[in-house]
Amino acid sequence: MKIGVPKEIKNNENRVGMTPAGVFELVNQGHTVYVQSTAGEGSGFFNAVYQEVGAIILETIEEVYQSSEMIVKVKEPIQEEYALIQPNQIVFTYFHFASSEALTLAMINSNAICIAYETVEDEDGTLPLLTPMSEVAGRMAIQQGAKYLEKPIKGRGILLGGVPGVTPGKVLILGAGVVGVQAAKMAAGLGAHVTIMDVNMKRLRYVNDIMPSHVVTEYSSVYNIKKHIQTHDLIIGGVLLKGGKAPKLITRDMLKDMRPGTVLVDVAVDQGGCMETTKATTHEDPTYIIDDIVHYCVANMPGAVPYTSTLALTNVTLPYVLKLANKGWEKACIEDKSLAMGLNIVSGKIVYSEITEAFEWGLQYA
Ligand SMILES: NC(=O)C1=CN([C@@H]2O[C@H](COP(=O)(O)OP(=O)(O)OC[C@H]3O[C@@H](n4cnc5c(N)ncnc54)[C@H](O)[C@@H]3O)[C@@H](O)[C@H]2O)C=CC1
Ligand SMILES: CC(=O)C(=O)O
Ligand SMILES: [Mg+2]
Repeated sequence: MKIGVPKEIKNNENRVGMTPAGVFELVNQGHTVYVQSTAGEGSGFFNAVYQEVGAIILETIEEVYQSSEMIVKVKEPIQEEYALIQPNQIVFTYFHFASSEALTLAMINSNAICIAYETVEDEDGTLPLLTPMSEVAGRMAIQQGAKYLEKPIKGRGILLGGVPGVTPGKVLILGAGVVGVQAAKMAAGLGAHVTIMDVNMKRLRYVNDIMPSHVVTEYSSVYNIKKHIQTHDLIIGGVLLKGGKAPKLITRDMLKDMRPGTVLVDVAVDQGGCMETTKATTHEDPTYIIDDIVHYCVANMPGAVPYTSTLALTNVTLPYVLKLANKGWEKACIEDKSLAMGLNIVSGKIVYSEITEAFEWGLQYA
């Protein structure tokens, strides 16, 4: 198969869809890999290294899309890329369709085969291609939150770990999945007091078993959320309804109950966000303030640490890329149920029901 790896063009997205190690495997198995010039530079992989393992370097993004039967990338296509996608081309990447009607319609119209990393799902319900980036984002959420709690950038002026004689800061985490647990681990390591909430009791039991005693679990209810937002300095959104729109757990009205300078980090922004006042931001301009509450809502957090994230991502995507290349998407998806769960839009039809539900379109594209 002819496989294309374009350069990411989303703001400050420095990851790349395939490392030289991945190209090496594909070329060894008889495939042709086109890599756009400088696509890997942000992650430390230069053209020459790709060429050494057999990649063909193409100068422009247009050439990559035109030459390839499958595109392997990182982030959802942005508007400039919509017209580049070819009918029947496999596009294997994060899509997060439920958060963008424009992207969804563009991919329906492209007649491509859109396989979304974030909905590939193992039998136990875990998401193997989302997990490593959620690990990165969960850990980063505390780094970023701690920074924006500083007074010069309009935070409350709290040092999360406190100091001897002064109580530490308080972190509230919504969702005890991958993002939530990684965030809890980092916050606990700094010495902050952590409250973590979920509706899944199995997750709360797990957290309770593995975390130190200054991480407390609480069932996620409106009442409990309203109570805790009044006293917590940093609030992390890490909830997910697979493939669908995130539930709005913090409404605009609740901001007035928080103390000025409270920081919200809505990691769930890529699925629309779990806070009513969330709107996606970029690494270039990551925060905004509403009612004295600092909002950080960057939809590609791992893009800022590409040396870590590209390796973590491609470690898990490569086995699936190999299956798609060796068997074609239909056979690969028939034989691998986890991969089949990644099919979101196929030849103009939505095949993942949560997307249809997100837009109230009825069944016109199903
Ligand atoms: N902004 C960014 O750069 C990144 C964003 N993400 C996003 O972070 C979100 C979380 O991802 P993961 O942790 O991997 O998902 P996950 O599936 O591991 O965890 C989500 C948790 O939310 C819980 N949940 C659902 N409804 C809830 C409610 N009403 N109250 C409290 N908890 C509730 C679920 O029970 C589950 O435990 C996803 O939207 C993901 O796409 C992930 C990586 C990077
Ligand atoms: C999962 C996701 O949105 C990201 O890694 O950017
Ligand atoms: Mg700003």
